[in-house]
Amino acid sequence: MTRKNILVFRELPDDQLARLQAVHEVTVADPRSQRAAFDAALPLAHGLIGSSFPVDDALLARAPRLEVVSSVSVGVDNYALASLHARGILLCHTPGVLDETVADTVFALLMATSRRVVELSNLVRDGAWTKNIGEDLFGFDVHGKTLGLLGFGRIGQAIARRAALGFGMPVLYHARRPVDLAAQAPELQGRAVHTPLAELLAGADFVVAMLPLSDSTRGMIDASFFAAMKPGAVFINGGRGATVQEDALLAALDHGTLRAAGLDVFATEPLPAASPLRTHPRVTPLPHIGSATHETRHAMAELATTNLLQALAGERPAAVFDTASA
Ligand SMILES: NC(=O)c1ccc[n+]([C@@H]2O[C@H](COP(=O)([O-])OP(=O)(O)OC[C@H]3O[C@@H](n4cnc5c(N)ncnc54)[C@H](O)[C@@H]3O)[C@@H](O)[C@H]2O)c1
Ligand SMILES: O=C(O)[C@H](O)CO
Repeated sequence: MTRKNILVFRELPDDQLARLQAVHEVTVADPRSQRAAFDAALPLAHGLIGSSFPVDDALLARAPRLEVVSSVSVGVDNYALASLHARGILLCHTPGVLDETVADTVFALLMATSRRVVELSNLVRDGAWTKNIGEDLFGFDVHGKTLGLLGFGRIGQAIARRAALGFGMPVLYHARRPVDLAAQAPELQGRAVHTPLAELLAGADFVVAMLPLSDSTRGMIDASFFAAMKPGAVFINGGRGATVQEDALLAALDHGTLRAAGLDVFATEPLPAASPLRTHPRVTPLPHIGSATHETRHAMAELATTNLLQALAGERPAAVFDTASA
């Protein structure tokens, strides 16, 4: 087979890099820190692999040989989908291998916000645990409370399983269409119910957003959304930051009835130093670590590498994103 040119735009683990190097010519160049090397390799590249960098129209226009882009992520909002489709470039991603890990992270945020884990741990570290804590520092139960899920795909369902089966939580979900639970998730039958958004927001003690970023979800979590939430409810975002209007979130915390927010994702990442979300006392911010465990990041890199090798060999890759559907 002819050796093709691969441009790795974000570091891959050595074993995955070796799989690529065994078959193809590989250049590793991060456009954020090695711009000149990246720019030199791009026009020759048949395949791109990496994540967390915008692969936009301008970049694609400089890559006339490109056949495939393999993202080390499940989310594809960094990619110019229409342009990829128009140019006949395949887009691959990493669905499925990160579901359980991201669901764990979301649950960490549920527990941290409701039981005030970070705040009370800091109290101990600061030497302020000088007497038994009083009611003013009590938290709220998670078990038995109602969970409202926006997005009920692979990860949403992994969160629902934890909530329903582990914490006895009734689950209400809102998605583009109802899921056939008998066929796809029998363990959630009778435990998770497709619910109109207004009813979900009025009934849920925790609202978890696990949505992709698209034209239909950008900014959809707005002031009217927060106003419709049950007083005292908690908001968690594990999907994408730009689905939330962050000013509206802050207003709901400061002037509305939102109890707390747990956020793994932000409209701008890394979170700007001036963002009030960084230090708000009732916000638990995380630096986009949903899938960031050794095991899962390796599984993502492995799947992305397999996708790329299959595509360049003319085979149908394991996980192709349908750019025509976007
Ligand atoms: N925080 C992290 O590190 C992290 C990790 C992985 C994924 N994510 C994000 O989570 C997203 C979801 O991943 P997934 O694998 O579960 O995707 P998925 O495609 O399996 O599920 C997406 C769900 O969102 C619903 N949805 C889409 N648009 C909607 C709309 N306008 N209104 C209501 N529902 C809508 C779909 O119906 C589906 O239920 C990814 O696209 C990514 O952006 C974040
Ligand atoms: O979409 C994903 O896979 C995560 O957000 C990591 O980028």
